[in-house]
Amino acid sequence: MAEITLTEAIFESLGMKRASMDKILVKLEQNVSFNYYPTCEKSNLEHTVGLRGHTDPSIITMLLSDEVPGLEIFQNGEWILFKPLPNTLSVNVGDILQALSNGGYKSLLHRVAASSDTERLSIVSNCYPSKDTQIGPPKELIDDDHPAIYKDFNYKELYDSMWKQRHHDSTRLDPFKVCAD
Ligand SMILES: O=C(O)CCC(=O)C(=O)O
Ligand SMILES: [Fe+2]
Repeated sequence: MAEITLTEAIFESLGMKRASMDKILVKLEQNVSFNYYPTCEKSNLEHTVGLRGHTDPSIITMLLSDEVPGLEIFQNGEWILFKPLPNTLSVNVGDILQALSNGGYKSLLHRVAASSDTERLSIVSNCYPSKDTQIGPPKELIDDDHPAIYKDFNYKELYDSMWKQRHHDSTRLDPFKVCAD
């Protein structure tokens, strides 16, 4: 699957050792969801989102949408509308890549706006490790100048903790930090 090739290239670019990469790559899992966003009443638009702000609990997420705009990404303190390109896959960084890269990559906070006049479809593929795979930053990425930001934890712990949090936003990895902010 394309996710393995891409994930491997990202891991290599981080300087991960083959053994650390293989621990994750041999047990990669994938889920695919099909999202349908119906039109919403104009009067509700200020308060209605198609999908509320969240980061994905994945290594990477691949997204294919129709050409109807709706996806918004949070950048420099504001929500920015993402312009879909025809026949193009977008790749988003998820929480697990943020942890594995010791904060080198930041997971993308995003949401989907509701539209009053056009329905929208998207297909989303999440790539994530098996439940028992350790996903703290590997030793080779840690030194005195780059101390570990995240503890060793596994995907099951992240997944369980995610459902206990009220806001599915950039705080999702906080319980797994070595030092609380
Ligand atoms: O529909 C989209 O553009 C994004 C969907 C999404 O963020 C998700 O399913 O996690
Ligand atoms: Fe998402």
